[in-house]
Amino acid sequence: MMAKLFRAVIMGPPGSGKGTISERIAQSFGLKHLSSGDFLRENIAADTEAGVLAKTYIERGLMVPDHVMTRLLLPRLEEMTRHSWLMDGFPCTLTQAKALNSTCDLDLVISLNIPYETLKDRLSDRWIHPGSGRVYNMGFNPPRVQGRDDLSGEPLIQHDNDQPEALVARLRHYKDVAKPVIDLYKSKGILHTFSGTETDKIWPYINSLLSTKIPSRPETDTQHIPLP
Ligand SMILES: Nc1nc2c(ncn2[C@@H]2O[C@H](COP(=O)(O)OP(=O)(O)O)[C@@H](O)[C@H]2O)c(=O)[nH]1
Ligand SMILES: Nc1ccn([C@@H]2O[C@H](COP(=O)(O)OP(=O)(O)O)[C@@H](O)[C@H]2O)c(=O)n1
Repeated sequence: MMAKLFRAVIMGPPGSGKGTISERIAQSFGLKHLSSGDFLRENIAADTEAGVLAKTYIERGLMVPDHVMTRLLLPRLEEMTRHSWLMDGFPCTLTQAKALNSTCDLDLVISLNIPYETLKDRLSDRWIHPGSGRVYNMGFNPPRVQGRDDLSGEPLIQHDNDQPEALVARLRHYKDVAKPVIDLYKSKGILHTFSGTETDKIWPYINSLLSTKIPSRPETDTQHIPLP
């Protein structure tokens, strides 16, 4: 077991590398990676009440309302009393941040600040394995076999709302809703912002920041624990 549980959030616009960096953090530091996008997709696939509702928003490139997100995610976080975790993509709004605040104390928030042109290029080339949420990019981390997931061999898909037409509105909306969340975490002294155009250049800074925050652990704690 880790000496102290560690709770972190990673924020950033669509395509900023939250999922990619979260996977690296999970591998290197043994935190559980909790992806709000994956939770949503699991609920959509399972046809839960929240999933059916969320689908109607995501299909139109819109944010899922706060009460749906909090109802979905907070119970999952409350179950995680014995694990250190990194939440990716939640909270997105001030209402979500306040709800999270009443559930747990965060140790750290990572905010990714990536130029628009970079986001646009990455997302138009993003391919996803819907079953697992594994993400590929035809330039950055292509699958071994074109159009197929490395582990399952199943087909990869693209999301309609990753295409440039939908992206401008998504980014504008992200900026509006994220600003007060960023201000909140800044005022708490837990916000760390990383800017750049390449994940591989940002990663060493995040890695060294986390090395100072997360106590060293026995070998057994370094493995990535898959979600239940
Ligand atoms: N070209 C390039 N693509 C990247 C880089 N970092 C991540 N990506 C890709 O960009 C896309 C968006 O990254 P993702 O981690 O899904 O971002 P998220 O939407 O913030 O979770 C994916 O296709 C990644 O494989 C990078 O440094 N360069
Ligand atoms: N806190 C959140 C997280 C995701 N979502 C929705 O879920 C979709 C997929 O989430 P994601 O984390 O995979 O999205 P990206 O930032 O990777 O594009 C987003 O495009 C939003 O429509 C949301 O409404 N609120």
